Amino acid sequence: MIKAIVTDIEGTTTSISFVKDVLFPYARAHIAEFIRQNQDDSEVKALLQNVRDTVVAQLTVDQIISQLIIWIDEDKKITALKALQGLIWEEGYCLGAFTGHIYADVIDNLRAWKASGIDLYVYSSGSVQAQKLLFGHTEQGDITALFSGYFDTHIGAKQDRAAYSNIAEQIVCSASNILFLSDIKGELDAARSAGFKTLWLVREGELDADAAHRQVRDFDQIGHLVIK
Ligand SMILES: CSCCC(=O)C(=O)COP(=O)(O)O
Ligand SMILES: [Mg+2]
Repeated sequence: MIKAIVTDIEGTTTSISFVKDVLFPYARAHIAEFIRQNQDDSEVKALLQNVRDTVVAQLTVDQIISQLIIWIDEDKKITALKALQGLIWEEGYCLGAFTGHIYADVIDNLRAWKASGIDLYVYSSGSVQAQKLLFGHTEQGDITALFSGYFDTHIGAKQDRAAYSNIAEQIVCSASNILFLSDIKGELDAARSAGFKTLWLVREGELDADAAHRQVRDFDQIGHLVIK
C-alpha cells in the first residue's frame, strides 16, 4: 500500500528543457553580478566559504565565480551551487522572467493522490528554496500546499541509498510504503535498494519492456497503480 509519494522534478514533474534551457542559463548569466553584489550577505558568504572548502581555501571571489560557472556548465549537483542558483532564480521568478514548468498531467494527479490520503514529497538536487519557487510560480499558480515536505542534497545525494533511508526516517514512513518517481535509473536503483517502490518516468523516447523499473509515460499512467 502506498502511503507517500516522493517525486523528482527535472524529467519527472517538469521538462528537462525548462531546467537546462531556462533556469541554468539564467543562473549562469546572473551569477557574477549576484555574487559581487551580495558577497557580504551572511548566507552568500557562507556559501562562498563552502566553495572554498570544496576547492581551495585561497580562491578569490572572481575565481569562485569562474568555478561556479564551470559547475553550472557541467551540471554538477554541488549543494552550494544549488543554493546559489535558488537565490538567483528567486529574482527571475519575482521579475516574471519565467514561470515554473509543470507537465499537464501532473497537478490533477497530485491532487487526486493527496485527496486519497497519500502524502506528497519532493526530492530534487535543486535546493529546497528552488523547489518551492518552481512549485510556487507555475503557470497554474502556487501548488506548494500539495506537498508535505521537500528534500534536497542536504539529505544525501540522489544516487545514494542512504538519502532514501534518511527520507523514510524523516517522514516517519516505512520505505516499502513509499513510491519514488524519477526519470533517472541510478536514482531509482538507490531508492529501491533502500526499500522504496519505484516508477520510471520516460516522457520521451522508447519504452523498454525489460527495464529494471516499471516505466510510465506520465502521471496519468500512475493513478490506478497507487489509488486502490
Ligand atoms: C528545483 S528546480 C531546479 C532543478 C535542478 O537544479 C536540478 O539540478 C535538477 O535536479 P533533479 O534532481 O530535479 O533532476
Ligand atoms: Mg530527474
